[in-house]
Amino acid sequence: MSSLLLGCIADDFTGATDLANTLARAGMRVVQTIGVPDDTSRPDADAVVVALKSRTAAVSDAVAQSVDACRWLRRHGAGQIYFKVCSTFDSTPQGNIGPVLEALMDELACAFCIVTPAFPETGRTVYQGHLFVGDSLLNDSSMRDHPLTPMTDANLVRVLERQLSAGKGRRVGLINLRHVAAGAGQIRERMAELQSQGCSLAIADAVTNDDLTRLGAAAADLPLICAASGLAIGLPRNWGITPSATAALLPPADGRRAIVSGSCSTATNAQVAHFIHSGGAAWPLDPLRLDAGSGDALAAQADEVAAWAERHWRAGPHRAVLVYSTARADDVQAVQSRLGAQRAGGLIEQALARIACRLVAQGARQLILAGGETSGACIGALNVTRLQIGRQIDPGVPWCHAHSPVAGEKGMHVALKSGNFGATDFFSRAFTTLA
Ligand SMILES: Nc1ncnc2c1ncn2[C@@H]1O[C@H](COP(=O)(O)OP(=O)(O)OP(=O)(O)O)[C@@H](O)[C@H]1O
Ligand SMILES: O=C(O)[C@@H](O)C(=O)CO
Repeated sequence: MSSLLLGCIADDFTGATDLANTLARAGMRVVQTIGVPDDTSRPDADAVVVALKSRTAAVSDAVAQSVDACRWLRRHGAGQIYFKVCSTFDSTPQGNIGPVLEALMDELACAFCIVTPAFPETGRTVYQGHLFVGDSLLNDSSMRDHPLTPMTDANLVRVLERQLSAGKGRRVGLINLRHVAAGAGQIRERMAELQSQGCSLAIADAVTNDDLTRLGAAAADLPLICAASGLAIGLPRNWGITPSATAALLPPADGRRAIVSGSCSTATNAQVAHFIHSGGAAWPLDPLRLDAGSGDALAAQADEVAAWAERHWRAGPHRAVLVYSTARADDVQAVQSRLGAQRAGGLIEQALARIACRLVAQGARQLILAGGETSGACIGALNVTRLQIGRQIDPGVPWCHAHSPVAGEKGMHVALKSGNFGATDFFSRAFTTLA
């Protein structure tokens, strides 16, 4: 078994499959693990993506999980560590991007790290250190209303600097598009210049895949990089790896079809609406009913959903059922003002995870999970430990194959859809791409 080339730590599960998808398309043999694997199960792969649920965890927990993953990856030979964050830089003033990055830099004795959430294929570009989502600055996009990590500043130099520990004295610089467009040599020179000016981190501009390819080449010798999945486009070439078509073969799919959605992003809201308007069977979860104070309220909703899904599947075995808490900003705020944002998020994730397990127990073997936190909760409840990455449905979202004690011997197909990813018809079209 050859040793690992690239070790990746993703701060949520949808982000992890997004990165694994990009690396696989660029020709790497990739395995995604759920959490840090034990030492006896080291996959034979060029890259391992360790999926954590650390994006909205307490800072100390996120740091501990990430350092643990880093140590495991290094023990298995990874010469470079890739900290995968969201392409909309989802975080709070406390973190967790800054504190995790600093802990990883300390762990790796890393003097300089580049940071870029650019992912042009999905409309995320960085210019003069400012993050754009499509045509809008991050703070003018729907990310300003995110239930857990509202993003109100598009200036990433400022956002990241705010998250760094005052005691460590690290500063953040900018590698602007002029340097990036001039090629890998110029980017390296700019990195050296920033370092001589006392910066140990730099936001890197990128508006095209070519920019990311140049950045990837320039980053070949860095022990640590921090990015959304875009930077992965150019990295495999650093090891002489070129794109391959065979990376995406999964076992044939069968079984019932289900979608569980806890994402409240604009894209997911549109996908849910499209699915319903096209006549899809949809069950809206009522968050306020979950607050009855005991597991009974949750169990009662799970029973109702199970009976409802069974009726629909019996009526049409190929029909997909959708269970969703997806809601628009006003409704999310109404729920949060009653339950508190964290408590609402936790209760809903727990409920959707329980429902996902019920649906799989009833024969769902093609499952779409929408939302990073939601996916984390559901995949955790299904006791999945590893994902095999298959064909891309839409940019950043591949079908995967997974084993779960709930799914039986042949396992199941699962797609973890990042909140903001996927075309409007994603929920209906995804299944046809698997058939
Ligand atoms: N109706 C609702 N009211 C309040 N909170 C909700 C509601 N529906 C879902 N949530 C919570 O909002 C959070 C959504 O986060 P999640 O990561 O699942 O989606 P996302 O942020 O859109 O996806 P991604 O992280 O992939 O971009 C979860 O904690 C979820 O439980
Ligand atoms: O980078 C992205 O936007 C996604 O992979 C993600 O992290 C969503 O949670």
